[in-house]
Amino acid sequence: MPAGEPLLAVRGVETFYGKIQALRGVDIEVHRGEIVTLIGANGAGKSTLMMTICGNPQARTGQIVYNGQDITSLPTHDIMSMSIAQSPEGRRVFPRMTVMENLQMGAILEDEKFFDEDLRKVFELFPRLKERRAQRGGTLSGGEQQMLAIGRALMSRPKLLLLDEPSLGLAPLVVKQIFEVIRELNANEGLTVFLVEQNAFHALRLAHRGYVMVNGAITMAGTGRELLARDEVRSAYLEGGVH
Ligand SMILES: Nc1ncnc2c1ncn2[C@@H]1O[C@H](COP(=O)(O)OP(=O)(O)OP(=O)(O)O)[C@@H](O)[C@H]1O
Repeated sequence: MPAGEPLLAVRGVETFYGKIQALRGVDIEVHRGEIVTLIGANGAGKSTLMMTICGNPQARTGQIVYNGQDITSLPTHDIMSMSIAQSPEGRRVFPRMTVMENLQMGAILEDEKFFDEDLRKVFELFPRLKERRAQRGGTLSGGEQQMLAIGRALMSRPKLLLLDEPSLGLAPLVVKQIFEVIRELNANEGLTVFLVEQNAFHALRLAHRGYVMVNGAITMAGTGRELLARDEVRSAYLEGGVH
C-alpha cells in the first residue's frame, strides 16, 4: 500500500437497500496516481459501492473521505463537482444529443478557457469520436458510447475517475483499446482511476492494486499481479472468463 494520505478512502462502509444489506464493512484506499480495481461477480455489490461513493445511496455506517474531506453525507452533485468524474455502468450518454453536445455537458462546470484544449485531448485519445462528433449519442456503437462516456467524464478535468464496468458488453478488441487509453491517461497525465470490473483479467493486469468483493464484503486485497496469481481468483474469476 502506498504511504501517505489516500485521495479516496472508504472506511467501514455499510449500505442498505431497505432491509437488504448490500455492503458490509468495506475498506478501500485509492492513492494519487494509482489505478485500483475492484473485481467481483454479478451482484457482489460493485455498482453499489461506486454509487455510494457518489452519494446515492448513502452509506448508513462508515466514512468516505475524498481529498481530505469527509464526503459521506454530501449530496451527489456536490461530490461530482469535486473533481470526481464517473462513467456509469451501461454507458449512460445523452442519446438525443450529438457527440459534441455530450462532451460539452461534461465540461459544463469547468472554466471555458480549458474547453478547446480538453476537447483536443479527448479527440486524440478517441479519434472515432472526432469523426462522429455530429452523430447522436444514441446511434453510436456500444464501444463508441463507452468512449463517449469516458470522454465526457474527462471533459470535467477529474482528479479521480470512477469507472463502472467499462468493458461491459464490448468486443475483446474494443476492451483492449479502452483499457489502453486508461493506462495512457494514468501514465501520461497521472490520472487516478478506480474501476470496478467483472472482466478480472484485463482489470487486474491494468491495475496497480486490486480488491475482491464477495457478497458485499472485501475478501482479498493485493497488487494486480498478486491477485492474478492467486488460485482463488483464477478459479472464481478467470477460468472460462473473457481473456
Ligand atoms: N435498488 C435496489 N434495491 C434493492 N436491492 C438492490 C438495488 N440495487 C442493487 N440491489 C442488490 O444489491 C446487491 C448488489 O448489487 P450491485 O448492483 O451493487 O452488484 P454488482 O456487483 O454491481 O453486480 P453486477 O456486476 O451484476 O452489476 C444485489 O444483491 C442487488 O440485487
